[in-house]
Amino acid sequence: MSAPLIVIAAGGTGGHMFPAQSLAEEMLARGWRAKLSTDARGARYADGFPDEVEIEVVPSATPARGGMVAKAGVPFKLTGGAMRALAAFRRDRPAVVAGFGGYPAIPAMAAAVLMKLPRLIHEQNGVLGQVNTVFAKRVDAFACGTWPTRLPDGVTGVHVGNPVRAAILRRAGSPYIPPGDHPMSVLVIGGSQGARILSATVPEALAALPDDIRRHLRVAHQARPEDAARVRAFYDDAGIAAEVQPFFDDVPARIADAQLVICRSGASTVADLSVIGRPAILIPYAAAAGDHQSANARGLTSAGAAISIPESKLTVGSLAEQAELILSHPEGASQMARAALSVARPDAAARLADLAIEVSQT
Ligand SMILES: CC(=O)N[C@H]1[C@@H](OP(=O)(O)OP(=O)(O)OC[C@H]2O[C@@H](n3ccc(=O)[nH]c3=O)[C@H](O)[C@@H]2O)O[C@H](CO)[C@@H](O)[C@@H]1O
Repeated sequence: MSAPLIVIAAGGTGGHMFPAQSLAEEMLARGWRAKLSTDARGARYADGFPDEVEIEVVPSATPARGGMVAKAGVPFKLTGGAMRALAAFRRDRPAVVAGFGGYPAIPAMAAAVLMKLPRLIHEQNGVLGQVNTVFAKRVDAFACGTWPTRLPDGVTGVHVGNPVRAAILRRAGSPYIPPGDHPMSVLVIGGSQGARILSATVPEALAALPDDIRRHLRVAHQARPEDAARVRAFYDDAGIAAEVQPFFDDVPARIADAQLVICRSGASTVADLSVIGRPAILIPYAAAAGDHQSANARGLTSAGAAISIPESKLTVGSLAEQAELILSHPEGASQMARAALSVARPDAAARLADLAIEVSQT
């Protein structure tokens, strides 16, 4: 008899795909087979998945994208996707289906509901996304990455945490070197896509720091491709040692090396910071659905692990002030690093896998 199969339905950005990848890795380690159900856009993010994970590309569509004609086609595409997923499920007979949100998760989740297959959802953020809201009452279990999460009436969530990549786990709780009279690494990341607002404010804020901090800075700054040259030129002119790239593949090592991280508060970014344990200044993405990045940030800020600056209050001055506070107070910075660890869930993938297996047996 072949090993049981989990189908993981996810798509969109790295924010949905990294936790999905982490669950796939955990299920494979437990002797299961794993399949990723996503659309063509999600498949582009699937490179990091282990080779053993089969990728099923189903048609999907996001209403937020495209013009009127493209939007009118959304229900047809999703129905077509669900038909494909149904055919695949009849053939593969998955033991459980796990949805991670995003429109590309719809076809597989709809097919799982129609076929009454055991199923669960993992919501990464402190506020539910649209797709997870639709399926929240139609699943056997609802796992939350962020706690607390605002849930619809009648839905009980289980706090498992956000699964992080193996490269993050390898650095879990690695010793923090507090800021001081030595080279100090500041990591600037804007989530999987980069963030223009960080490129517009962080370089100037770091340049405004007192000279005894500034001359020790070693900056790694993720900038969107169109901003990279300007950001690089600014750091050069300001005499600050900086590496500027559209995406850092080695972010786990860079978080571990950092004295301070300045970033968005996407769910996986927050989980990465807490598992490794580093102080952060968070700038939640104000346009995120339901302001979920502010909800994500609260886990770290209420523990005293991070300072959060809303976009509406973000200025070069406010950012420089907070960065100076952290970089000139080694004891306070170490305390923030410890506080981050106190809210970490390094066992999130294991808890989620336990839940998936439990659901498969119902
Ligand atoms: C703009 C937007 O809608 N963002 C959403 C998206 O974020 P986004 O896709 O940015 O996701 P996250 O912040 O959750 O994850 C980004 C991941 O990329 C990694 N990283 C980042 C930069 C880099 O150079 N290299 C690198 O490896 C981070 O360490 C992190 O692990 O999905 C998340 C999960 O649903 C949501 O919480 C975010 O609100």
